[in-house]
Amino acid sequence: HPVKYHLEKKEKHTGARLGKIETPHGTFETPMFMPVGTLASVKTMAPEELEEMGAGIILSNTYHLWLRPGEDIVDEAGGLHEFMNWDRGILTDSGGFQVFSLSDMRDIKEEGVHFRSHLDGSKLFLSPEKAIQIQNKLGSDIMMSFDECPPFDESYDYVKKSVERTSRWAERGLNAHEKLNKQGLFGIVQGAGFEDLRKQSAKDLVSMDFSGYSIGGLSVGEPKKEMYRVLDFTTPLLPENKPRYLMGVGTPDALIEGVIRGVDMFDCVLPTRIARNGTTMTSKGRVVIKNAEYARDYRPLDEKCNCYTCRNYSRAYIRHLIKSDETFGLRLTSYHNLFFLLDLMKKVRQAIREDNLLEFKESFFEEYGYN
Ligand SMILES: CC#C[C@H]1NC(N)=Nc2cc3[nH]c(NC)nc3cc21
Ligand SMILES: [Zn+2]
Repeated sequence: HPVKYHLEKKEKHTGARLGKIETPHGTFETPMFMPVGTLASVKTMAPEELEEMGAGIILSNTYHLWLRPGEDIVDEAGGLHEFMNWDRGILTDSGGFQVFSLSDMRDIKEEGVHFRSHLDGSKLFLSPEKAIQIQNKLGSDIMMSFDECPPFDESYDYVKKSVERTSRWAERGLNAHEKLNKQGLFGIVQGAGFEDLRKQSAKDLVSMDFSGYSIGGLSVGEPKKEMYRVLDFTTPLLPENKPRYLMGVGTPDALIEGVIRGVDMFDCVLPTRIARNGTTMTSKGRVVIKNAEYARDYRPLDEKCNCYTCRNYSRAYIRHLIKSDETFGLRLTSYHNLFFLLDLMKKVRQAIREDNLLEFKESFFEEYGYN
C-alpha cells in the first residue's frame, strides 16, 4: 500500500491513538484535521498559508471537479497537486455523498447512479468504476470508494440492502483501482445506526484489505449522542494498523469525542464556511464578530491564539471588514478558524503523548463553554 499508517502510541485511558500516515506527498501526524478544498481551493486560502498553519492533507471532491472543470483538464494540467500548486497530501471524496446530497437523485441501479447535475440539470451517471477512474485522473493520494449514502433515518431493510450494495460497489472499485494505479484507496463503512449492519459492512470491507477505512453515514443531521454511540461500536471493528477517517466532522467537541473513540482523520467545511459570515471559534467559545459588542474591542479574536490574524489584527478591525464586505475580512476569519482546529489537533496529539486526553477534554470543554 502506498498509503501506510504507523500506530505510534495508544492513549492509556481512551481509544485514542497517536500515529503517522505516509502518503506519496509526505508523512503526516494523526489524529489530524483536513481542511476542505472542494473545488481545488480551500476557500480564500493560499497553499503557502495552509502549509504555514500546519495543514498536511486537504480534501477535494470528485463530484464537483468532474462537473467543473472536468477531470481531463486537471489531468492535462498534471493532476490536482500541480493544478492547485499544493505539494502535500490530497484526499478526494468519491462523489457518493455529493450525488445524494447535492443533486435531485434519479435512480440507483446495480451498475451505478443516474442523476441530474446540480449545476445545469444535465443527465449524469456515476459508477464505482467511473468514480475510481476520475480520482485516478485527479491524482489524489487517498481515494474513496463509491458508496451509496442512505439518509440516517432510513428503515433497517433499506439500510441492509444499501450496505450490501455498497460492499459490492467497494469490491468493483477496488478491482478497477488495481488496474489503474496503486494510490491509497479507502473503503467506507455504512450501516446508519444499526450495530449489526455496521458489523456486516466493516467485515465485508476489512476482508478486501483497503489502505484505510472511512466511517460514513454520520454527521448527516443525527444527534451528536447518536454519532458517538455508533462510533463506540464501529471503530473497534476496524483494524488497528489502518487509519480511520470520520467523514464530515467537525466541531471542536466532536473532533475530541471522535479521537477518544479511536478516529484518526477528520474533515469539515465548518471552519471556512462559518468564517464567511464572520463566525469564529476561540478558546472561549464562538465569537460572532459582527456583534456590536466588538465595535470598540481592540483585542485579538483569541488572546491565546498565535495565528497570523490574532498576532496582527483586532476584533474591531475584523468586524469593520466583515460589516463592510471587505474580502480581506473573510481571509482573516478563515485563516484563524482553520488554524484554531489544526492547533486543537496538535494539542490533542500532545495530550495523547501525555496520557491526559480526558483532562484536556474537560478543561477545553469548560473554557469553550460546552456544557
Ligand atoms: C451516508 C454517507 C456517507 C459518506 N460517504 C461519502 N462518500 N462521503 C461522505 C461525506 C460526508 N460529509 C458528512 N457531513 C458533512 N457526512 C458524510 C458522509 C459521507
Ligand atoms: Zn487566531
